[in-house]
Amino acid sequence: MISAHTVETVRAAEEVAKAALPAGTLMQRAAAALDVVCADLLRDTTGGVAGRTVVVLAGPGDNGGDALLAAARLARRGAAVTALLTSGRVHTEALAAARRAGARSRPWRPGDESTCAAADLVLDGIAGIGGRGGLRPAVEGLSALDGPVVVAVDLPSGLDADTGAVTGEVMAADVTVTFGTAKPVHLLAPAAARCGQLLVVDLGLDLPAPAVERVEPGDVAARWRRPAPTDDKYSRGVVGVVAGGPDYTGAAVLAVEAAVRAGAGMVRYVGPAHPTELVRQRRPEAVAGPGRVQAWVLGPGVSPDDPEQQARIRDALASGEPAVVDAGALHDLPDGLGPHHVLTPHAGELARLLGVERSAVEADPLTFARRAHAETGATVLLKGSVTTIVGDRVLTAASATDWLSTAGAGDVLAGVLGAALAGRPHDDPAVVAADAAVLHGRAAALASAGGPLAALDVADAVPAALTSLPGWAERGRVPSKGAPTS
Ligand SMILES: NC(=O)C1=CN([C@@H]2O[C@H](COP(=O)(O)OP(=O)(O)OC[C@H]3O[C@@H](n4cnc5c(N)ncnc54)[C@H](OP(=O)(O)O)[C@@H]3O)[C@@H](O)[C@H]2O)[C@@H](O)CC1
Ligand SMILES: [K+]
Repeated sequence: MISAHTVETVRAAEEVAKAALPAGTLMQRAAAALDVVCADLLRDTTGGVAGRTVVVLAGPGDNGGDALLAAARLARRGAAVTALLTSGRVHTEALAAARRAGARSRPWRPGDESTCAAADLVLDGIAGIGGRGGLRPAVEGLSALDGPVVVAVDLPSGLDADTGAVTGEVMAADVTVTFGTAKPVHLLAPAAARCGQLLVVDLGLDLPAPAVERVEPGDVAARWRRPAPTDDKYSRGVVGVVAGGPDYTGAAVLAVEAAVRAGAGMVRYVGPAHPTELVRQRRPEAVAGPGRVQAWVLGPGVSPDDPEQQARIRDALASGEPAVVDAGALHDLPDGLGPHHVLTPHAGELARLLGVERSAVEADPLTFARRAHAETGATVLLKGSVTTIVGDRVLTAASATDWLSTAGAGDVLAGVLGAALAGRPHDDPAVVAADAAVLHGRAAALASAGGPLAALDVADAVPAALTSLPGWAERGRVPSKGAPTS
């Protein structure tokens, strides 16, 4: 997991750490990490460091101070460093250190965007966790910078560390080096896309529980339910699927296929005759008709005007079993939902649910996922470029391939999540949901291999996606009982 903490939390932890350390230690640790990252990037992109041109943008606060201390280190490596001061104020000691090491400096001038564009690398220290509300007008042109490698100090300037919302022009980065812990901005859509690759530098801060966490593939490998020798098909989890209808059959097949592929002990399809027949043809392993289940997948391909399927959804939601509440099941939510009910809307569906504009949800997904969680009591998994999950915790799953925005992809996620909920009744549903989203994204990457994909291929790629997770093979290995004797 990558943990993110709010600015308030980080500042409190920083105070404690500073009191126990010689003055300037944290800033020097930050600068040392920046120096190493920049030197590595320069070697990768230009073949060396000495003689390469580096522009350091230094704002008025400690973010600019970090950048200037890194400038000093890069200058000592022989890079040609120019510090451009973007504010009337600057961290004077750090500026003096950069000058002593041979960096040149001057105030930012109109047109300096071209100075930046001509550099091999630009280090963005305009503003960090003290930054608010988009780039200031004088440097707004930096949002369109094209050419050099851009490294953000702590976070891309123009963003607000505590939210994923983008409220103005931003200096997008190729790499963001952040200190102590990630901040919500690094993990949440749409801002996360402006951060590029994220590197977290440990400063030894003593931090409480995070505000937001990103689930990584290795976490999924450690948590995904594997059958034990004592398991049978029932103990592994039976998934009930209420999907499709007389006219919509594909969603039923996709959701069932995905639940089977994700490791359900058994899948039970409940629906009208036509989709039942198609499900049987595709997956003879599935059983048809009502019966006991450990989790439900409700709503893929179900019309709001289909009274029979809607009645089945109502009964399933009242049953007390965990459920994925998707698509057609999201139209008329009953009272009394709980965290074991996982709503899986995309932005348009969440907007309809809350009576707001879709663009508002897309601009700040976490705010609206939180609102839906607060209003319904359910866990909310909001699909998007970053998948945002809100339950007892706030979790994200990094963006999957853009090819995944295809018909039926949501039905597959619903099936994968249904299997996960059925097999992990004692785990936090928010964590289970995030794991399913990560696995779904990985299956999509395998099915796509950089090109178009079909949703059924994503379902079929789930077993390979699981076994390709970092740590999966190691976890499956039976510990040796000792070397054989001869
Ligand atoms: N936490 C830690 O453990 C450690 C933190 N460290 C570092 O300290 C950084 C925080 O430093 P900080 O508190 O001095 O704030 P910082 O981000 O430099 O902003 C300062 C000023 O910028 C301005 N400004 C605001 N918005 C702006 C915008 N959009 N565009 C342009 N300017 C804008 C505004 O001033 P104004 O212009 O309003 O006068 C504001 O007061 C942190 O990000 C990390 O790099 C490390 O040293 C290691 C340990
Ligand atoms: K910055």
